[in-house]
Amino acid sequence: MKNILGISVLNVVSTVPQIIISTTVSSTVTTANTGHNVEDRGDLNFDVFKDDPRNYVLNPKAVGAATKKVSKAVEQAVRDNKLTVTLGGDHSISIGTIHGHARAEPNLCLLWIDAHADINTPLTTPSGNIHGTPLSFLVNQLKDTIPWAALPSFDWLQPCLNITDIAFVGLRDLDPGERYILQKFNITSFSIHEVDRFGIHEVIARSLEAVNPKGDRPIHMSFDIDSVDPAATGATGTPVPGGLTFREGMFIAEHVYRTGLLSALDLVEVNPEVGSRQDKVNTVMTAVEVLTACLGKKREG
Ligand SMILES: N[C@](CCCC[B-](O)(O)O)(CCN1CCCCC1)C(=O)O
Ligand SMILES: [Mn+2]
Ligand SMILES: [Mn+2]
Ligand SMILES: [Mn+2]
Repeated sequence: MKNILGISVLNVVSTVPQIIISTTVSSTVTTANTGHNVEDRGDLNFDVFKDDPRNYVLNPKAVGAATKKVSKAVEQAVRDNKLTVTLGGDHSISIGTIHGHARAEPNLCLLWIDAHADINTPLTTPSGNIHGTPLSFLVNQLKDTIPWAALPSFDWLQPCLNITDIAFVGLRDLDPGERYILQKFNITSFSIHEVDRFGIHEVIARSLEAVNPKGDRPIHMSFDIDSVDPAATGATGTPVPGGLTFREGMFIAEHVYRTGLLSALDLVEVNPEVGSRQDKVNTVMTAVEVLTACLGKKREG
């Protein structure tokens, strides 16, 4: 297990509230006697400017510039041989976190914990929101589906994942284009139906068996807080009923920690600008508990 490094806050979308979360999280992790020396690498600040009107996707310039910055920061942190925790922010930041991680650890495998697959291409996305497309920018097999010439702000990005490197857990809201891609490439995916059918232990064990059969690959876990049921995560932008229970989210985190192979973690889509005050408290608490479980904190009282 790598030392724990840093909690870098990535504000692709919001400003002050995100910092409150990161401060909460960094102090919690530091004081949660997880036995790690946590180095908070601070916030990544981005120019948020009026972007072009929708050009296949929305805000391509702002998100392209931001994710380039994220990639550099994560690559450096991983090269410093640290487990790198990145707090979002939008799931679009994972274009940067996974790209940066892969530059330092090309043999990584990916667990995508999410109500959504986030694998729309710029041509299949129904909303144009990049948070629903990050994986299409990263996967070799989808390289030719990206209109790269029309998106110059992503000219720094090279696809770095094989479709077989990915396992999805928690899916329950797919768009037609995503369903086609998952089926065409037979991507490892466990929807909420499979979680109910097999149980969370079997699901995460089969996911790891699929992407890391020899147990020798660094793990990137991209944990979208909306994978957990909205009852515990009301402060998020795209809630979908019938999600993972809090305990199932915790089990995933504990199980991945026990592999000793967790190399980078994204914790994204906590949005304190939506939901009631209680929703915000619940969502931040869920995020903090999942994070500390990923870092070794045990639910043993
Ligand atoms: N697939 C969606 C949602 C993406 C969520 C991003 B995540 O996982 O980071 O939170 C949903 C599009 N959907 C289309 C039909 C009407 C409702 C929204 C999209 O906008 O692409
Ligand atoms: Mn989002
Ligand atoms: Mn997501
Ligand atoms: Mn989601």
